[in-house]
Amino acid sequence: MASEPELQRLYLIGMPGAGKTTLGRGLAVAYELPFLDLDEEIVRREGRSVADIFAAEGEDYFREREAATLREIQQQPGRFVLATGGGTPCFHHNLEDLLADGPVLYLEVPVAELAARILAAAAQRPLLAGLPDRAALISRLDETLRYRKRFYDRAPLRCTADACTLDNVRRLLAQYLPLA
Ligand SMILES: Nc1ncnc2c1ncn2[C@@H]1O[C@H](COP(=O)(O)OP(=O)(O)OP(=O)(O)O)[C@@H](O)[C@H]1O
Ligand SMILES: O=C(O)C1=C[C@@H](O)[C@@H](O)[C@H](O)C1
Ligand SMILES: [Mg+2]
Repeated sequence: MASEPELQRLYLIGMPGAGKTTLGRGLAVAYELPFLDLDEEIVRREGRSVADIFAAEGEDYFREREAATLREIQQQPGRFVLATGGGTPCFHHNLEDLLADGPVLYLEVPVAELAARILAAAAQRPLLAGLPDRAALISRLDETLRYRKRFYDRAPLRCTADACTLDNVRRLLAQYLPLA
């Protein structure tokens, strides 16, 4: 692609199942940057899964670890693409810290599509596990998104559903960033 910008740090935000990890890995390859996933960094430091952390310690503890891990990553020098957790921008000072450090891209995906993606792996998502059926999942996602939208909407960059492709996002970034 012509006129590629010099991307230092890129943060992906959005609901569970929005594709942050999938797209983040692709963008990291495209820009030759290390890829980091905040959930995975927390899991590595804690030595247990996100579901186990929620079950044993509760959400407040997880949110505190999430914020501390984000801070730690941001304090290290170097370039990277970071896929955040679904709730990351909505707790503590995280959104301000993301916005201050690099372009933030919101992956906006309709709730019905999120539900379809999530149903296959609901057990790995503690806040969504145990919902009896698709209607209940959609209703929970709707309610969650209604609250979180105010945070997600502050991202300066956004792609929506099928437009969240590697090529589209690279074009968005090329328009947004000063050229190297
Ligand atoms: N653009 C896409 N179109 C269709 N399916 C997708 C797309 N991107 C990701 N998926 C699928 O949706 C599921 C969720 O993707 P992914 O794990 O990347 O989302 P996430 O935003 O990182 O979720 P979480 O917040 O739970 O970490 C995966 O099964 C993935 O293969
Ligand atoms: O949407 C959320 O609040 C969460 C999403 C996941 O990425 C994990 O960070 C955790 O399961 C919480
Ligand atoms: Mg992910």
